[in-house]
Amino acid sequence: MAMTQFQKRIPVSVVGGFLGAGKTTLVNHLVATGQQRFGIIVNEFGETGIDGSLIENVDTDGIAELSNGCLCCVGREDLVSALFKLIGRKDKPEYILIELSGLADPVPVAQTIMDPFARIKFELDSIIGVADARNLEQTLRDGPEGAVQLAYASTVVLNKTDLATPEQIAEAENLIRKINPLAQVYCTAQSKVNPEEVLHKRAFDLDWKPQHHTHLHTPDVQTFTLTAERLLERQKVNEFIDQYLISRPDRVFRAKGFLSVRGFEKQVLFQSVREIFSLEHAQTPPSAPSRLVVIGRGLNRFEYEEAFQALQVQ
Ligand SMILES: Nc1nc2c(ncn2[C@@H]2O[C@H](COP(=O)(O)OP(=O)(O)OP(=O)(O)O)[C@@H](O)[C@H]2O)c(=O)[nH]1
Repeated sequence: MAMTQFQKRIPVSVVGGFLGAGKTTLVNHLVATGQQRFGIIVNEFGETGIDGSLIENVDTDGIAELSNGCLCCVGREDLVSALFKLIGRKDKPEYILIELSGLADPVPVAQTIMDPFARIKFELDSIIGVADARNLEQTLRDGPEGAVQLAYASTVVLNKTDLATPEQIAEAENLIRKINPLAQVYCTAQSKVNPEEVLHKRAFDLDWKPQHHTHLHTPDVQTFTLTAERLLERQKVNEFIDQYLISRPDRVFRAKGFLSVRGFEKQVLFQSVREIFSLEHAQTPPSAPSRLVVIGRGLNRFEYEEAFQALQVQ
């Protein structure tokens, strides 16, 4: 009689952390250095497919996007079917990374991976919490998500140390230790942690249950997508970034999108996290409409829509 072949479960790591902390940067880094075939699930808070297109070096078949709300609220069926779809492909992934939205709670997601159905094929390996050394204190003050994202992490990547003072880094480490005394903490810039520190950790046993977990969300965080069909005027874009995005760090937590600016051969990828922003050349031609996702609090959406429309060439 043939011996029963026990199939190895596919390890899954959940990457959480607040808006703009460096989750996509970490996923790209792990894909570039992790030496295995990854399948990626990206959960974005906004409605346009921006986050998925920021994942590099994984062909689109290996990426599943779950949009429109955070995975912790969207429900388990979508996640389970995305997982099974990923392993149904020809080049079956050897490892799966789930990148959560910046407001998502990792616990319901981790529980879904551990439920009896998903457990047939998958194994929760680790919960990675990415934290922004410069903004952690503010993030923890702003709402409950930031703490929950770190509290259950098996490893915390304390990122953006290049943007923080030594005091801010020490304070951030202190805060993390208070929230989660057991986590391994690694300080990084550009989320460059050694893959061995975060993958194949087997950090959760099969009976893991979070204690007293209540699912909390800051009630008033908003997200909207601004779009414009015609090319944008460069000078006006600069003024818009200044006036509506980076000068309101307490209200605009995160913005990202692709802008078609007159005079540029490719679209411009704009990203901001509070008052820090970057502009890069994207791959897409400037004929595509401009799209910008804004996530924040206490914002007048119509004011933003009007201002964005006014950036277009006349
Ligand atoms: N200076 C600096 N910038 C960084 C670092 N890590 C990431 N960034 C930049 O910060 C911005 C946000 O990084 P992402 O990796 O997209 O962050 P995220 O957590 O995936 O963002 P959301 O999915 O919107 O929550 C991007 O413009 C990155 O290039 C870092 O260590 N230092």
